[in-house]
Amino acid sequence: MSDTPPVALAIAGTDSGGGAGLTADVRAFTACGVHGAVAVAAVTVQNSVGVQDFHPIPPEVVAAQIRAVAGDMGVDAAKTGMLASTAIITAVVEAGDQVGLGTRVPFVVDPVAASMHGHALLAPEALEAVRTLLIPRATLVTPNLDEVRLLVGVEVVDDDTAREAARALLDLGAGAALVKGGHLEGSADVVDLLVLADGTEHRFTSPRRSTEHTHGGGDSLASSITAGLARGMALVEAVALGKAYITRAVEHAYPLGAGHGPVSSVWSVAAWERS
Ligand SMILES: Nc1ncnc2c1ncn2[C@@H]1O[C@H](COP(=O)(O)OP(=O)(O)OP(=O)(O)O)[C@@H](O)[C@H]1O
Ligand SMILES: Cc1ncc(COP(=O)(O)O)c(N)n1
Repeated sequence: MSDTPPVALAIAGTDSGGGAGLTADVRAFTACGVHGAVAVAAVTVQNSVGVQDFHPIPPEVVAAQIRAVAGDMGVDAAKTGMLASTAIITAVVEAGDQVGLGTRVPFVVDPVAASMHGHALLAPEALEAVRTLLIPRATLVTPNLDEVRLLVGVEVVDDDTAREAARALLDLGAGAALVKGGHLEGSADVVDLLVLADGTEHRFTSPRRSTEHTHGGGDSLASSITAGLARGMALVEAVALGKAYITRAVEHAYPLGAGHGPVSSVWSVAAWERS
């Protein structure tokens, strides 16, 4: 029997500090049982205290990476993270359409706009391309509360406003919306609300951990969901897998550097030594 796992593709930026972006994506893919392929959209100069600089990759090179992976090994599911500019989003959508992202291949859009330190990772004028080009192709869109505000102008403060935000994202054409509650300080639990296109709702709840080390949390959640989809899971099952993975990853998050440490998959990788 072949050991070849399903293939998931991350289209996103690098983080030189190894906390977020493609490093978090590939860790989540491995921890969740799929092969991780990458299309690098931008290189960031980044560490635990912030993003010092970033360099977008030429759009045609981003598109070529997507086609190279899909044309050879095939892609079972894909996700986007930091895409930096309208030109890169346009190239991703063109290549994505050619290889079936969002049609034959489940496509998770994590509309990354800024790092957790507040440094911009997307040109402000590119928000319109996220709304009109990316989200309509998304099987699932996974914004945090800041991205919700930027994309649909809803201030999420409770369940009702989270539902309103999810519906506004569905109105933009997403197949489903997961409104993440990590930034809703003051609540004992962290609730992520999933709303499907038919209006069905699912709440994913975990105890809020008291930690500042959640760097890469959003990327890790979107990537673990993508891994579930690549494995053939239905969307609700894949989101449950992602929530289980991120909950363990936040539990095991570690301090690193002077700022925000990363959520962890190291605990799961070390398991092979004990088996
Ligand atoms: N303090 C916490 N304790 C437990 N889970 C958390 C905590 N903070 C975030 N999470 C979970 O981590 C995931 C990411 O949520 P969040 O709303 O922080 O997104 P994000 O801003 O994109 O992430 P980040 O900026 O940390 O990469 C969600 O599933 C959320 O429930
Ligand atoms: C390349 C890249 N992609 C995504 C994030 C968001 O992650 P976070 O919100 O944890 O800073 C980041 N900081 N860098």
